[in-house]
Amino acid sequence: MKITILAVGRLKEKYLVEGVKEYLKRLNPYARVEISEVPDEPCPENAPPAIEEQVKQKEADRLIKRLRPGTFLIVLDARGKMFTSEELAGKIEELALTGRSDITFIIGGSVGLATSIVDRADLLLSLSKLTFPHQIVRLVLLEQVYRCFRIIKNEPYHK
Ligand SMILES: C[S@@+](CC[C@H](N)C(=O)[O-])C[C@H]1O[C@@H](n2cnc3c(N)ncnc32)[C@H](O)[C@@H]1O
Repeated sequence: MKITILAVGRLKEKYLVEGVKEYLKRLNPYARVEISEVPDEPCPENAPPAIEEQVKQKEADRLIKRLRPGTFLIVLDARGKMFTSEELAGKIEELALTGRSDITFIIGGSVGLATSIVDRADLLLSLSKLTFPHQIVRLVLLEQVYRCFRIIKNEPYHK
């Protein structure tokens, strides 16, 4: 299975870089997991909604260029559908069994994602109703994907 985490902005905090590295290593036996980053667009603090929309659209254009045809697109958004880890594992397994073994997860930048990205999603995934910083979302998502593979393989992992 090929999994791409397509994210707006660079991971800067050292503790998150280390965490991401650790989960990429743990995921190695289960899937080919790749992180693909597109540059974030500078956005002034307290920018009016019209400027934020422009920022999101520029970022969306960069994201769309990176999408592989046929990839199953899971867009991370707090307003999306919530899953238990077992349900998410079931979804990943179902995709693998039906030949959809190329999955892309998109994580937005600090102003979020344009509707042009949200509308393309095959699945809009919420990790919680809470809003998290995008850098933390990357680590939490990787941990959950790892947890999913442990569940799929029926291997022990902390419950
Ligand atoms: C700081 S958030 C953006 C907040 C922005 N105001 C919005 O409404 O989307 C950055 C990105 O992290 C991801 N994100 C943050 N919280 C999330 C959650 N609870 N579930 C899923 N994704 C989340 C989304 O991809 C979001 O675009």
